[in-house]
Amino acid sequence: MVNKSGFNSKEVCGYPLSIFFIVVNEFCERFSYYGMRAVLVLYFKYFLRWDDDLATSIYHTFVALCYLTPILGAIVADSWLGKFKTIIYLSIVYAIGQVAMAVSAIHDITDTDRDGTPNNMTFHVVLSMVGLFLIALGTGGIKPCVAAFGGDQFGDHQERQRRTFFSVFYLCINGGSLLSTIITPILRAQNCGIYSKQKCYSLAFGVPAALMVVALVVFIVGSGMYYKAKPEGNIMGDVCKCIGFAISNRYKHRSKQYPSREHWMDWAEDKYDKLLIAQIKMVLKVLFLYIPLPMFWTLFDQKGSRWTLQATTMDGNFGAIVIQPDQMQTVNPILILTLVPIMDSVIYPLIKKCGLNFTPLKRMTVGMFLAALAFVCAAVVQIEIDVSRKHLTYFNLTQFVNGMNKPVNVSTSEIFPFLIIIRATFFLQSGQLSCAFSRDFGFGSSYTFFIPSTLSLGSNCQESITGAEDIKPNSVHMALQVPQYFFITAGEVMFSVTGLEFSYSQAPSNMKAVLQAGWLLTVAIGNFIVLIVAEVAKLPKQWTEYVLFASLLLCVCIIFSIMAYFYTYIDPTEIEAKFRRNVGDDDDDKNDKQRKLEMEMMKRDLDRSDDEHYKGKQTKM
Ligand SMILES: CC(C)C[C@H](NC(=O)[C@@H](N)CC(C)C)C(=O)O
Repeated sequence: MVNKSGFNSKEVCGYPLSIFFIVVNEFCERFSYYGMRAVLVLYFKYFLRWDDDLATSIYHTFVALCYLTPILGAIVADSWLGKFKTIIYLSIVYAIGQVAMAVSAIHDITDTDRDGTPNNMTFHVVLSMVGLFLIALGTGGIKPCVAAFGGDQFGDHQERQRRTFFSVFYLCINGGSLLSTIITPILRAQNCGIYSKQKCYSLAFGVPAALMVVALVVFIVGSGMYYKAKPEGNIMGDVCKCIGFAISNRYKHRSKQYPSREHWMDWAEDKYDKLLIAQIKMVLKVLFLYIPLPMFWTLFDQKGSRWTLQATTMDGNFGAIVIQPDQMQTVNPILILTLVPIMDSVIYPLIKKCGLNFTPLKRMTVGMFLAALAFVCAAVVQIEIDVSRKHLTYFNLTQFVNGMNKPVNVSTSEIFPFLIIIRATFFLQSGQLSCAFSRDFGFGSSYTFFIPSTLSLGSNCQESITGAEDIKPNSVHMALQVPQYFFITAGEVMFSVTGLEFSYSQAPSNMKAVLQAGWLLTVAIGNFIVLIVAEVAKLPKQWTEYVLFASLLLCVCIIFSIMAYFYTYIDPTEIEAKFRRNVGDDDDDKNDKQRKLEMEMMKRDLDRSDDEHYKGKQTKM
C-alpha cells in the first residue's frame, strides 16, 4: 500500500502491518502503567509508612501529572523530534522510572540490621519519587504520540480501517490494564527478600518494568515498517506567534474605518502563511469544542473513589467467590472488552441501517448522557443502602452487657475492614479470668454480647457468650452496582473511543499529537473538578452528591450538543492540499483576481456545513 507521502507499507487484510507493533506496544505499556498504579497506594502506606492522607495526595498528584505531561510530549514530537523518536526516548525514560520504583521497593538494600525494615527510608522515598516523576513524564509524554502515530500509518482512503484501529487500540488499553490489575496485587502478596521475607513490592513493580522494556523492544522491532511523518520545525512557537500577531493586529485596526474580517485569525494574514492560519483555525475550533468535556471525566474517574467506597458498604458475596470492593473496578475494562466489539459490529451498523447518521459528536453526546444516567443509578443504589442500614461499621457499635459483678476488660484482634465476612476474636480479662471467643460478622453489622454472671475461671467463652444482632450486615448486594458500571462504560465507549479518533481526524497534519494532548488535558481537568465540586458542595448525603454530578453533566451535555450542532467537520488533508496547491499556483504567476476568488472559496470550504463527514467531505454534527 502506498501511504500519504508515497510511503510503501506492507498490508495484512487491508491494514498496515506496522499497526500490529503499535497495538502490542500499547498493551504492554498500559499493563506497565496500571499494574504499577494498582499497588502504589499500598506501597506508600505499608512500605514507606506514610499515613492515608499523604499516600492519597501523592497518588492523585501522580495521576494528574500523567495527564498533564502529554502536552510536553506532543510539542516535542510535532515540533522537534517527530513521533517515532519521541516515543523511543520517552519510553526509555519511562522504563528507567519503572526500574527505579522496583529498586526502591527492595528493603534489603538499606536493611543493615536485617530486621526486615529499611534503615534509610530517605533513600527509598527519594528513589521512588524520582521513579514516579520519570514514569509520569514517560507515560504522559508518549500517550498522545502513540495514538497519533498509529493514525498516521493509514492512508487517506483508509478511514474505516483507521476507525477500527482506534477501537482495537482501546481494547488493548483495557486488556493490558485488566490483566495487570489482577496480576500485580497477587505478586505484591508474595513474600520475598534476601535477609528477611517481606511483601514483594519489588516484584509487583519489577514485572511492570519488564513489560515496559518489552513495549519498547516491540516498538523498535517494527521500526522499518512505520510511516514516520517529519516534524515541521517549531510549530508550537509559530502557532503562538501567529495567534499573538492576529490579536495585536486586530487591536491596532480596531477603528471602524478598517473593514472587518471573517475570522479574527484572518488578521494574521498580513504576516503569516495562509496555510498556517487555516491549520490554527482547525485546532482552535476543536479545542473550543473540548471546553465542556472535562465534566465527563469528572464523573468517570469517580469509579475509583466514590464508587469503591460505596461498594465497601455493600455485600460482595457472590456464592462461590467473595468480591472485594476495589475489585469491582475491574468490571469497567471487562465491559470495555465486550462492548467495543458489540458497538462496532452490531450497534453502529444497525443505527446506520436505520438511516441515521450517528456522527462522532452525536456519539459523544450520547456517551455523556449515559454517564449521567450511571450516576442516577449510583444515587438510587445509595438510597437503597442508606435505607437498609444506618451505620457504616460495627466497630463502635459492638457492645457488651456484663452480667458479672466485677469489671471485665475486653480487647479485640485485628479486623480486616475490606473483607465482607469478618472473623473477629475478643479477649476477656477479669482478675484471674482470661478467655477468648471468636465470631463471624457480616460487613456493616452490629452486635451486643452478653457476658453471663456464671462466667468463671476455666469457662469456655466460645460457648458461654451469646450475642444478639442489632444491625444486620450489608444487605444491598454489590451486583446492584453493575447497571451503573454498564452505563458509565457504554458512555466511555461512545465518548472516549470516538473522541480519540475525532481528535486525530480533525487535527491538521502537523498538530496531530498536540490535539491528542489537548484531549488528554480534558482528563486532567476533569480530575481537578472532582476535588473542587466535592469540596465546595459538601453535601450531607452521598446520593445527593451523585444527583448533583449527574445534573451537572446533563447541563454540560446539552451545552455540548448545541456547540456540536454548529461544528463543521473538516478534512484537514483536503484543506491543506488546497492551500499547498495555491502556493504552487503562485509561482505560475496567476492574476490576483483569480487567486482571491480561489482563496474565498477555500475559506468558505473551511466553514461550510453540508455533506457527510466520513466521505472526507464536511458535515455538521
Ligand atoms: C483517556 C484515558 C482515561 C483512557 C484510557 N482508560 C481506559 O480505557 C479505562 N477504561 C481503563 C480502566 C482500567 C480505568 C487509558 O488510556 O488509560
